[in-house]
Amino acid sequence: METEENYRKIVRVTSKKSEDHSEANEEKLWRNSVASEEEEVDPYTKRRRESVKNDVYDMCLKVILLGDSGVGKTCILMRFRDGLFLSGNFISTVGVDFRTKVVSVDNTKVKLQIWDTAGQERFRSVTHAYYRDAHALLLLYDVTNKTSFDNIRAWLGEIREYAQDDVVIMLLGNKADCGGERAVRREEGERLAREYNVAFMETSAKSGQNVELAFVAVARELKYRQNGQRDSNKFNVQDYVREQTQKSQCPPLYDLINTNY
Ligand SMILES: Nc1nc2c(ncn2[C@@H]2O[C@H](COP(=O)(O)OP(=O)(O)OP(=O)(O)O)[C@@H](O)[C@H]2O)c(=O)[nH]1
Repeated sequence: METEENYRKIVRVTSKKSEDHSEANEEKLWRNSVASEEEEVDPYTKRRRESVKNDVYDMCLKVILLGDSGVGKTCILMRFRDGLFLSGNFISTVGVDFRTKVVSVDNTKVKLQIWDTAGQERFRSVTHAYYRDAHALLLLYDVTNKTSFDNIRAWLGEIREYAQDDVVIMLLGNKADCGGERAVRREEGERLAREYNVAFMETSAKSGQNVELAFVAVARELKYRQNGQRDSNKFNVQDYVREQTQKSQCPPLYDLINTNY
């Protein structure tokens, strides 16, 4: 078991250079070893380092991934958390699962506790229990699956019923990399988001398109809200997302000038 005591033992064994085993020194040795990125480390130490890194934060927010089964919630989380996309066999989530990641928003360390819920109908009563204390909800549909898009209205109904009134909602049209198989146009997603007054963008867990942006945008919105700056119009998540996605779609002027048409 990964207890604090076990961890300290490992620090003692690995820090042969020092005879000083005081808590402060062990902490310093550990921090120094983290700084050395070249160093080879065993998986236990790596996991421990990641968990300590995740423990340094200024605010903690709960984000929930919602949407029909198969839209890509687990893949979006894996892409964001670990930078990975595992294609192949699709294994449906059972109940709920969560991961954490710390992101930096204007010098504030925001710890996101991200809950991946099962999209299957039979788990709905379990997942409803998690809505209540969520700060943000990322609601996904699959751009190649029209039914998953049509079901978004029902999802939004459930959100209104079970989540807090001021929860931040972002609609994500995932699998944007599947151009040829597309069943939902981008404009349809935009229109629906406008109708419900929620932020929107298309994402791809496969290519990584907009995945980081989706999480950072909700973290940013919540940070500004908690700082009481919401009413001063300093930040609006919908405008922010629009600006950022437009930037990424528009090639820099330099590229345009140097392109041979
Ligand atoms: N091409 C492509 N495939 C994706 C993308 N995201 C997910 N997939 C695939 O879609 C399938 C379902 O992905 P999951 O992330 O497991 O779906 P889920 O929404 O978590 O499903 P449940 O756990 O049943 O709710 C998998 O086969 C993935 O490889 C994407 O952005 N692009």
